[in-house]
Amino acid sequence: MPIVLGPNRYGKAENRVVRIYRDQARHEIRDINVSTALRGAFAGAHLFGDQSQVLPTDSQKQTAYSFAKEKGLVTIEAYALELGRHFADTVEYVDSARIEVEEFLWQRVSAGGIEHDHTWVRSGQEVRTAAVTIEGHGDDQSATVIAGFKDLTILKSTGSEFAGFYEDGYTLLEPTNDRVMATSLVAQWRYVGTDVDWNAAYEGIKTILIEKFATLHSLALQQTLFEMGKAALEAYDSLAEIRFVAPNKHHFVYNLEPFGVENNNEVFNADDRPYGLIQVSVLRDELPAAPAAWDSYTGLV
Ligand SMILES: O=c1[nH]c(=O)c2[nH]c(=O)[nH]c2[nH]1
Repeated sequence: MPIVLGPNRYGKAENRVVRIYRDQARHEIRDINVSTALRGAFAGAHLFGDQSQVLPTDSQKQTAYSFAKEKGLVTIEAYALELGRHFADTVEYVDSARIEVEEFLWQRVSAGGIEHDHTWVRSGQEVRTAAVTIEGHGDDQSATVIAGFKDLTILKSTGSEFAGFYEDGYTLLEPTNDRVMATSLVAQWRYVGTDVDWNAAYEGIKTILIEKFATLHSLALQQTLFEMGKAALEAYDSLAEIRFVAPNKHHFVYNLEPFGVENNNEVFNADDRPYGLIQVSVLRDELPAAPAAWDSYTGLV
């Protein structure tokens, strides 16, 4: 049976690019981790060690840094589109380019009650992400943008139940009508097209997701996630699909009975593992799926 080369891609992973805008006294900072990956006519490199069609990963790295100045780094979505289109349009042997970005957020400090011009503390709330896939050339070219965040830790201390579940011979869990619900949320959404106000959409979608988590009386994390996704899709026509990965960060009521102390959902053990892991996709039924857009290169976004 012949042995053949299968799907392959290559690029420079995790370029840590920091861009400071310093044209005015009040500086701006963008802090990203960007990865590039190219697919195309690269069989020769694998089969014969022929590099004549291989743009070095080092060149991809240099482009990522240079584009932070040449094209700007205002939003990670626009920057990733610039980079991806550049590789697909100008590098002869490239059929498709994938750009994945994590953005580390910074919050301006205040000094003497005034926001400081050029000092920040790292903002711990979430890591913003984007993954752009460019396929083809010229009029046949397609661009797909997935944006989102990860590591958004969110907790509600009531307004959450888990009861009425299927039970078998191994079920010990007691149903509850009042529990703590917490997760460290990964949310990624796929846009229809690229004509989007990236920052406004990001902030708007994130706000909707958080508000729904807070206000929905939850019967399960699964239901909460579905309703969060539905609310975002209802509010934003530009969204085709949203996917969540949500570890259920269990908070178990701690047994204080041995000490004669009453515990009415007041003291918990925040268990770190194991955790329930809920993965949900919410989408517009009529739109075509885009499996390539979800084919992660680094696994970071
Ligand atoms: O929201 C939940 N969904 C589950 O599927 C589940 N399973 C479990 O033990 N606790 C929970 N909570």
